[in-house]
Amino acid sequence: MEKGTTLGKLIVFSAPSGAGKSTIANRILAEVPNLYFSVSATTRKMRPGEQEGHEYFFLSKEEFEQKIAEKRFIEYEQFFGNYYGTLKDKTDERLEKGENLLFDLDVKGAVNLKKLYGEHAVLIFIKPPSLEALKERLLKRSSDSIAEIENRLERAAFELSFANQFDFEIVNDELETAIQSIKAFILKSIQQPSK
Ligand SMILES: Nc1nc2c(ncn2[C@@H]2O[C@H](COP(=O)(O)OP(=O)(O)O)[C@@H](O)[C@H]2O)c(=O)[nH]1
Ligand SMILES: Nc1ncnc2c1ncn2[C@@H]1O[C@H](COP(=O)(O)OP(=O)(O)O)[C@@H](O)[C@H]1O
Repeated sequence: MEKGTTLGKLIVFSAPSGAGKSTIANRILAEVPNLYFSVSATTRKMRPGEQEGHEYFFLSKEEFEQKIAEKRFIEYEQFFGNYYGTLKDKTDERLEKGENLLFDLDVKGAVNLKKLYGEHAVLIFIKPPSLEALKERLLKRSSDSIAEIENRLERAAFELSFANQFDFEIVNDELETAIQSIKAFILKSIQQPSK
């Protein structure tokens, strides 16, 4: 990356599945100027209501592995039997133009981006009020099978153990309150110039 340019920030959301990441991200993207969603690639099945290139770029396992071989990912992880990864395409170019990007990543992906981008990456951890609340939300979303919900709940404890490596931590209990406090933190982070 060129020295002296004002690089955009990488705003990274991590949370156990069902904690409310996507709900909060959609509101924040609609309300914060010059902040754009970084669309990841995945091999998981498209959920009802999702669109190609909107929530994810949906790839076959072979296509994803081909891109790994071509070193087209900044980072990628494998869980729930699927690949998830951040494509290099355009990311640095957009940051160099001063665009701020919002990422929805698992905890390992978040920590990896911090290693790669240092102070330009701002990590936000969203917690559910409790594991019971998390289960209720996953059931309410009703896009996952019972087996998928169990997988996600098992992973939640692992994800929660990373919370102390994040720059900002919030419990998503009352949705509006959580959105306003995350929004205030992002606006403050975006205004701090990167060196
Ligand atoms: N490391 C990494 N994790 C990702 C990426 N994209 C999505 N994830 C994570 O993959 C996990 C599963 O995502 P998803 O299947 O959409 O389920 P949801 O979080 O329950 O809506 C979540 O923890 C996401 O944050 C990525 O590009 N890299
Ligand atoms: N503060 C909240 N209180 C109650 N339900 C919520 C809250 N935030 C999100 N939800 C609901 O919980 C479910 C999971 O949220 P979602 O944004 O899909 O989570 P994630 O992206 O973290 O997996 C959705 O049905 C959503 O409407």
